[in-house]
Amino acid sequence: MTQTTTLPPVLLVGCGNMGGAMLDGWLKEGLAPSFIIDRHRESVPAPHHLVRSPDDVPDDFHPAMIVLATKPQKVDAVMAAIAPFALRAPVLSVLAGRTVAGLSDALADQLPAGSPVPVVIRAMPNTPCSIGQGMTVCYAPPIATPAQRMLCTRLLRAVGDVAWIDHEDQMDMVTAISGSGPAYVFLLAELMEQVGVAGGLPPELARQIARQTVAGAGALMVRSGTDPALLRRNVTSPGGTTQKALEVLMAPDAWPATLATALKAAAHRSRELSGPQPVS
Ligand SMILES: NC(=O)C1=CN([C@@H]2O[C@H](COP(=O)(O)OP(=O)(O)OC[C@H]3O[C@@H](n4cnc5c(N)ncnc54)[C@H](OP(=O)(O)O)[C@@H]3O)[C@@H](O)[C@H]2O)C=CC1
Ligand SMILES: O=C(O)[C@@H]1CCC=N1
Repeated sequence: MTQTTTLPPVLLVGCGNMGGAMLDGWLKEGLAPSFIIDRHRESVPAPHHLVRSPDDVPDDFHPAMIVLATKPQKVDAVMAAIAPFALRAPVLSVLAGRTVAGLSDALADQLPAGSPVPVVIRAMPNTPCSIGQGMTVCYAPPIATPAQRMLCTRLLRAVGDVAWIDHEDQMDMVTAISGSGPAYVFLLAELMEQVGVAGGLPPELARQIARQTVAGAGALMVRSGTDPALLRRNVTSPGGTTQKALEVLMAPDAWPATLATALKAAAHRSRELSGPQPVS
């Protein structure tokens, strides 16, 4: 069966958790023949090409977009090989922390003097992109053209919702909320399951009710379009069970404080990652 091609070719640099999630979504939408660089991924479906190193990408490949999806600490090692491609196509970086100026300068350092300045656009996606339910926030510097911004939107809209910010420094809090956020939700499911088992429920039942509750609540919020505060109140019978739990969770020093501290720690780490880091 041939699939209609709706998305332009990309050079995907790093195909782990996040690069792989985006690739999964793009493959479902019909990605034009692309090159994927990753030393662990076992295969990609034809007509796409998997190579182990940036040095293995043929010189005559002309991607519409170069997507950087290595760990922030490992991107500097690929700059020399990627830089020539950055003269042909904009670079879309999903790296936490690394700034547009820092990445653009690192690419420019690898190019002959007098070369045009590589265009780098930043995006913060999340792993639900793999099922078309992602949330990606983008930032483009003034040198990016409307066509380049539209191309980013087109690629990322294929795997979920897309929003743009005008101030790059907002990307740190975005990262703390939507980039890392799926992990907090999965943790909630994990903890509810653990507490259920500790409270005497059969493990299979604890697992089922924790997971379906998280999934069902998220789907209800999206499909109803109702404010989450109202959905919460709809569950909370006065004097009932939910109220007792929420009195614990919503105490000022409980979830409100803990979440604020956690998100600030994530945003702080995003700022720390903005410069070259030792590999860890
Ligand atoms: N995971 C997430 O939910 C999100 C991640 N991000 C960002 O996405 C980026 C990737 O994160 P994630 O997908 O979790 O990381 P992973 O480590 O899972 O994926 C990166 C992949 O790229 C490979 N790679 C790196 N350098 C090279 C190279 N020179 N040649 C071949 N393969 C290479 C890595 O191999 P190896 O491990 O051997 O280096 C690895 O397989 C990060 O910058 C992160 O900040 C953004 C939003 C959400
Ligand atoms: O944990 C991280 O650093 C990356 C960025 C957002 C989600 N994962």
